[in-house]
Amino acid sequence: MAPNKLESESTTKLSSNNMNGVDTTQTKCPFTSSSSFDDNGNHKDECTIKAKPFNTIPGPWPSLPLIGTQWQYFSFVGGYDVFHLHEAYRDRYHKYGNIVRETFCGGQSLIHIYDPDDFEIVFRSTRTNPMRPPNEFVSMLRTSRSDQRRKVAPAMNKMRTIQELMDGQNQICTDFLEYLWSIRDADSGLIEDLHSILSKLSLEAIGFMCLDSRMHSFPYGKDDDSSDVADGVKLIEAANLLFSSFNRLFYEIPIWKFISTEAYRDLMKAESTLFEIAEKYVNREIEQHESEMFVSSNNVLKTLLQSPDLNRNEVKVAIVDLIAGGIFTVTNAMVFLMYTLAANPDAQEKLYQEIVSIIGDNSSEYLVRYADISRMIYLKACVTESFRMNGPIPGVFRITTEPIVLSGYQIPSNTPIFIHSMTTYEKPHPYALLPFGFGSRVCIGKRFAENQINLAIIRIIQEYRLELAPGLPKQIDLLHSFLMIPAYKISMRIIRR
Ligand code: HEM
Repeated sequence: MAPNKLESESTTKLSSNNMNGVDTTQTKCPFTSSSSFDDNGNHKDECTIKAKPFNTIPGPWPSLPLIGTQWQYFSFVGGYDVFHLHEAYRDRYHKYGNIVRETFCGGQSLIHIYDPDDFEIVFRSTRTNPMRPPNEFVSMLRTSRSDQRRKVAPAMNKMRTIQELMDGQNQICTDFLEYLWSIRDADSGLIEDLHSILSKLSLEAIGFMCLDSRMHSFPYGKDDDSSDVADGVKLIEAANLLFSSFNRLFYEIPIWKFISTEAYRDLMKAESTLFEIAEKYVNREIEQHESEMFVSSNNVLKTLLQSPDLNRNEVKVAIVDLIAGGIFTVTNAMVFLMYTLAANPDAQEKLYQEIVSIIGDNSSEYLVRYADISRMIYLKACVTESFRMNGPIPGVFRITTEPIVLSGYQIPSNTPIFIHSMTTYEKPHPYALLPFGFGSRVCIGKRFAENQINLAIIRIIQEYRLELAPGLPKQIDLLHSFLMIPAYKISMRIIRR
């Protein structure tokens, strides 16, 4: 496990790196003394020619007909199952080194890379047309992802949107703090199943940003409509089912193409629930705001509805994708951060002191502003360090768009590459830690997610001291469920300050 560096100075320095303003110093070719890129940033051929052949890249063996090297994910033969892929990836790195080749069904190679110098080469060489391998099961349900991104990203990138939403997001946090207090065990102060509780906060925050609606996933105020409360719960369950079905469909042998497997049925069920609920809220918003829609655009839904590029159905699909993509990434990042702070009381106290020095100790008196967050240097260090120790996404995919050389091996065009930015985070490098990906395919929820995590953690730490439940280890154990999730239910004690 990675050592905890919450107190280290180097972390603070690392966290001040702007990951999108990465140093663009050109990488050296290992075989010639010159840069491996020409003036246009393209990889030079002379370097490619001197590299070792693609088929000599080390990796698991043998590659069997039909199933390639996927036998390694049958736990009874290969020792790993689909929920422990992160262990398989880490073990392969230790066994084979910085570059590993595995073969999927039909002989398709997948290259895993672990060296940040190689990450840089892949990101630079694909920067004009960054593609990720399509998930065939998702492609069936959606139009082109990059096309959808082009239409949706502008609505998400308006920083004004996030600043304008701060009052509402502060109110959600206030309600959540009360909810948290109300569900704790009065004697022990313990709250059970932190993940499930935080997913409600994430859903409320994303629902408010996307739909301008509260999703009622936890009770607040007097007038809670029970059918809406049920919607919030159903949305979370459906998003959970979606990711667990992704994990199975992506890594298991694709018999779903021929017969309807359980994972495939789960995917369909999750999609239809998500779509049905999103449709209800989108329709409600359309009816309520039809008259003012074209004068104000302070939430994502209104901005999308004003886009001439998107029809109503595409707006609903975009909203489903944002909600499903956002709930658990933010939830897991929050769980990992709260866990690490609870396990490191000195760091938690230092963070509390920073919060008090900037916004005081009374959360009911003062609403946190975006400008306050940007002054909290230690908070940024804690969030970055938590991403380094436990990233919510196991890595980033790209498909090569031209021949390149990685770790001394030739890589042809059109090769899927899995960039393990979360496995080799120990090496300080501007490309080593990219929890939100990189370049023009970077996460479109990044700004919202960072703001939400910062705001929620400020409000929670300002109000409560966190302690891990007795018996929990200092380092959290994780499972791979397309995203990285906690391996067990986490209980935590909250103590009002
Ligand atoms: C801590 C929270 C989050 C993390 C760590 C995260 C991480 C990522 C990563 C690594 C990617 C792939 C980027 C690449 O290939 O370079 C991605 C893509 C994406 N994320 Fe996030 N994400 C988070 C939160 C969110 C939220 C809150 C939303 C929506 C509200 C969201 C929506 C998306 C979408 C739609 C894409 C696909 C973009 C495309 O296809 O171009 N994410 N995210």
